[in-house]
Amino acid sequence: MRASLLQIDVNEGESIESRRVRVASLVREQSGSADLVVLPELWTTGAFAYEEFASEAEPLEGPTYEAMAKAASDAGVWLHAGSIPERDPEGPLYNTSLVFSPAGDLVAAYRKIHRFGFDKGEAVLMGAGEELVTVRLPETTVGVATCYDLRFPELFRGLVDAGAETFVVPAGWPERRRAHWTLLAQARAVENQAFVLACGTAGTHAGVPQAGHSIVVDPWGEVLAQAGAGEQVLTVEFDPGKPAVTRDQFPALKDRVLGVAAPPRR
Ligand SMILES: O=C(O)CCC(=O)C(=O)O
Repeated sequence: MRASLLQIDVNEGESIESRRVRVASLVREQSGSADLVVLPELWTTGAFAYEEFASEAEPLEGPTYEAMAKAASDAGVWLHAGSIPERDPEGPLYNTSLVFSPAGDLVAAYRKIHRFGFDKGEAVLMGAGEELVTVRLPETTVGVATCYDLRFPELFRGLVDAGAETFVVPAGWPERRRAHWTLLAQARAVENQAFVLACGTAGTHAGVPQAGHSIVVDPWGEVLAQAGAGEQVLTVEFDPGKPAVTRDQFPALKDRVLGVAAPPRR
C-alpha cells in the first residue's frame, strides 16, 4: 500500500481559496502513485489562526468538502482531507476531519476530541468531539486522531479496540515541540503495534513556526520516512499486513490488564 502525506505550507501570504485550489491539484497529482493521500490539520486557516476560525468556519459540506470530494474522485484515491473549522448549525465550531473514498464519497467525519490551548485558543473556541472514528480501507482499518490527540494514549488504545491497525493523524504541530512530535508518533506506533501516518504543516502562520517533519512509523517503531521542514510530498510504501504479524509474533497487546484498582490518592 502506498500513502502520500502532503505537508502543506500554510501562511498568510496565500489566500484560503488559492490554497484550496493548489491543494486539490496536489491531491490529483498523487493519482497512480498513492492509494491513500493525507492532508494536515486546519490547512485552510492554520491551526493557530484562532482569529480566523469563526469567520472561515464552513458547514460540513462546504467549499473544502466539495473541492476535496472532487479531488479524491478525480485522483481515484482514499483521501484523509485533514481537518476544517466546521460550523455546526445547531452547535459550536468543531475541528473536523473528513475522509473520502476514491469515488469521492464522505466515509468518515471525526471531530477532534482533545482541544489544544488550555484556557484559550481552540480549547475555548471549539467544541469537543465525543466519538472515536475508524474507517475500513480495503487493506487496513484506519483509526483517526488529530494533532494534540497524539498526547493521549487512551484514545489510541480505544481505536485499537475498535480494530485500528493504522493511525492517521493530521496536525498543525509547532516547531517548538518538534521533539515531542517524533517521540509521540513512535510511542503510539510501538505501544499499539500499528502504523502511524502523521502529517503536519510547514511554514509560519499566526506567528507560530510549524514543525513540518511529517512522519510514517511502522508497528515496530521504525521510522519509515520523515519529511523536512518545508512543503513536501512524503510518499511511502508499507505492508498493511505488518500490524497483524507484529501482534502475533510479539503479543504484548494480549497481556493488557484492565481494571487494576488505584491506591488511595496521597
Ligand atoms: O501538543 C502540542 O504540543 C501541539 C498541539 C497542537 O498544536 C494542536 O493540537 O493544534
